[in-house]
Amino acid sequence: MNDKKYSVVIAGGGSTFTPGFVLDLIKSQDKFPMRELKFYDNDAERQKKIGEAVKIIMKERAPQIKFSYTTDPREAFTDVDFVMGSIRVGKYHMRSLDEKIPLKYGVNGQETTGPGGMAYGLRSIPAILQIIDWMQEYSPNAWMINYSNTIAIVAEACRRLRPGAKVINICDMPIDDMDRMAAICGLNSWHDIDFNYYGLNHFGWWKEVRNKKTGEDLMPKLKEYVREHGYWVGGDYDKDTEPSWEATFKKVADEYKLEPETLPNNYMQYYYFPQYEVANADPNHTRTDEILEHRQKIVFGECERIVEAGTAKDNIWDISGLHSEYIVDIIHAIAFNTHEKFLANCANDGAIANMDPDSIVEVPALFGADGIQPMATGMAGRFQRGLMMEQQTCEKLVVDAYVEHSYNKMLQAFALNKTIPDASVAKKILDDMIPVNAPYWPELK
Ligand SMILES: NC(=O)c1ccc[n+]([C@@H]2O[C@H](COP(=O)([O-])OP(=O)(O)OC[C@H]3O[C@@H](n4cnc5c(N)ncnc54)[C@H](O)[C@@H]3O)[C@@H](O)[C@H]2O)c1
Ligand SMILES: O=P(O)(O)OC[C@H]1O[C@H](O[C@H]2[C@H](O)[C@@H](O)[C@@H](O)O[C@@H]2CO)[C@H](O)[C@@H](O)[C@@H]1O
Ligand SMILES: [Mn+2]
Repeated sequence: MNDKKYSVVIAGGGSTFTPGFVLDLIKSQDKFPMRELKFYDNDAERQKKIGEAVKIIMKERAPQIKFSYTTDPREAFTDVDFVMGSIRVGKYHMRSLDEKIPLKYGVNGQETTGPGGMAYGLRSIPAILQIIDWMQEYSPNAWMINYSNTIAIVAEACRRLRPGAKVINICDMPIDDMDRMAAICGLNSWHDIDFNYYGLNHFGWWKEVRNKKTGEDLMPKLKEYVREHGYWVGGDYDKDTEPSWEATFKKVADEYKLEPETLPNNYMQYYYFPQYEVANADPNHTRTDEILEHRQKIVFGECERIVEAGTAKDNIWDISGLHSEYIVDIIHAIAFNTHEKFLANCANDGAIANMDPDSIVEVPALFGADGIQPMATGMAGRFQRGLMMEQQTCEKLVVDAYVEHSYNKMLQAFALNKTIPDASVAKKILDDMIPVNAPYWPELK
């Protein structure tokens, strides 16, 4: 066992997930010992609010780890082993527009799916590429674990524009769904499950779910439950789950009935039932508004309380979330070359036998010091392959639009998408999105 101590920088230090992630890093010092933690953000004021609270947390709980936060890339990315990508380009202001502009035209607005997800993906490309370039310049041996969305589009841009860069694009949704599957089957957590899963990001299916210890096939039990309740578990398990998430997990029951050979990622709701989404949306109060009223308020309120009190005793993050535990597991696997199995968004290269090699897919992979080794998942079903071919073509067209500064390629990405019924509607949405995205998108001609 090496006695190395690691240096981590969180790009997007002002993220609402940062404090929870920091608490999990502190709790994991036995398995992932650290010497330094840094934050980087391009919004000094937002980052300072979290940075000042984390300063107190680190002093009280991990004084052995050097902590700082900065807006200077050289300072941030020098002498680091891991870069955690947690940025939201355009912040919640732009997410709100991603959600509200499509609804003006009777199309669902959502963070990472449909026109909102493609707009967000196009914003994220230059920012993530810049962070990769800084990492390669200042810490050439570092790994970037990126979870800044829209992952599918960011991953395609990484594949095409930074081939060979040490970046792994991840998502915690399948883990959350599998944690629920474990609860449904009376198991402790997703760690007790073995699985075969394939798809794109926020667009996938389970072919197999087994009890990791006994090998028992859990699919029959899960299908019987999911048919009625989706992934909603209720009771203590769901006591803190927000209403919009409750509706999402319950909706999986309808998604499952459409294709009952597999179990769906909950995000399929946006592609199977776009009319349901629009009918149940409030164009004046979307998911972003819920977050500003809830998660953002709680996180920044708690940071303020800690700074005023001068201590982080009994803070809200002591019950950490799945989101950060998963990421700590992943950086531990890479640092200690454990070759544990997680999920990655990567070039297909045969992982899904009947998808193109250069498709970006989300599949199980072994994570180690050499990065990821995607696992073979077999053939996609006819239904799933049809859906994936359309969706991944949209994602590739967005990267084409970025590379070529092409209005038409972006319009084609919108017009092809399952969530947009008509090319004339696609054009209206795109034309409304262009001016508000001017600070982030390339000029599309
Ligand atoms: N991959 C997943 O499954 C998963 C899960 C949860 C969240 N996320 C993603 O994680 C990110 C953070 O989520 P959040 O809700 O905490 O975000 P947030 O809006 O609370 O914070 C994002 C931070 O990024 C900063 N930022 C924006 N552009 C930047 C740039 N170019 N350089 C440096 N910093 C920049 C902002 O100033 C802000 O402080 C989002 O992209 C979100 O979609 C992904
Ligand atoms: O609407 P949000 O910002 O609350 O969530 C959007 C994100 O949803 C997924 O991440 C969930 C995660 O699956 C769950 O376990 C928990 O950690 O909360 C996360 C954020 O709510 C999805 O995977 C992300 O890509 C989305 O950004
Ligand atoms: Mn995700």
